[in-house]
Amino acid sequence: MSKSHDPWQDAMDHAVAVARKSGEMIREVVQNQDQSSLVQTKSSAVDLVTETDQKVERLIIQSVKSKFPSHRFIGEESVSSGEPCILTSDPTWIIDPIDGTTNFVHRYPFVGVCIGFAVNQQVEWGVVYSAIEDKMFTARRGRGAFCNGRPLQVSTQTDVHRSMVATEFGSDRDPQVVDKIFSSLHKVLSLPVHGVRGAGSAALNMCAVARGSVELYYETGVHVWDIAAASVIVTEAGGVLRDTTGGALDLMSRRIVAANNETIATRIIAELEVYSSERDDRAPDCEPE
Ligand SMILES: O=P(O)(O)OC[C@@]1(O)O[C@H](CO)[C@@H](O)[C@@H]1O
Ligand SMILES: [Mg+2]
Ligand SMILES: [Mg+2]
Repeated sequence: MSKSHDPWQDAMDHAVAVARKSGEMIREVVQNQDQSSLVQTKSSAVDLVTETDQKVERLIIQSVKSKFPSHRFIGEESVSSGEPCILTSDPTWIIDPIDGTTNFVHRYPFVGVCIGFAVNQQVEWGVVYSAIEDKMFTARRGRGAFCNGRPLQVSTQTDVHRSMVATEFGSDRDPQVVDKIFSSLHKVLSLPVHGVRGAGSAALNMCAVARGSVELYYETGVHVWDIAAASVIVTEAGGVLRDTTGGALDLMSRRIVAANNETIATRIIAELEVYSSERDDRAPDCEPE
């Protein structure tokens, strides 16, 4: 693909610029305001949202609409206020204004502004801006993955016993779900692996796979906006994406494994409990009464 014939390069350049601007807004709040009393909750008592999440999503969508009026959107906070979460074949911006809102509220310094772009249901490019670290992760399908302009490459490790694994505890505190999370964690830790980490942001865990800091990230409960942008960053850095069942990744299925290679992916997947969260693209009108 030659750069001059890339129809989506303008859109990607715009995403980088608006992600940087969003990051400035986020840093300004982190430095000057205490968010702890301003937090609201969504799907559970620990699924947090702030005014900044909503402001950043509005900033991104408004700026894109004025430049690309025919494009569609799936945004975390728009879906939360009732917009549909359906990925058609039209050019679609998939936005998580702050991936790591709990980190943001607690000033734990890993928050990502995530903007992915899909056409014909394939992610064409992804931008994840780690706002506090000032790291801009980008990837264009077929052209490699970068952090602040430097190429990214996954780890070459194939021995699971020398691997580092990332996962999250998520925001579902249903005791049965918590049991499954701990069951998987117990088995993975006991392999043993070198360590288990979690950044508090699905997207930044995936960027950690892309840059070779961890061999694999897995989670059940993620949403399409957490993973769309980072998915192409992982694959362009040489990594692989799977469902926790071992099948192909389905962006709407709420389950993900992102790994440096097939060997590590297959070995860890064998230890994981498979369970389901409600799909992102469920049609509420079709639900039984
Ligand atoms: O709500 P946010 O801050 O955008 O998403 C962050 C997060 O809760 O989403 C994933 C699960 O949905 C987790 O990996 C991650 O910690
Ligand atoms: Mg998120
Ligand atoms: Mg978010």
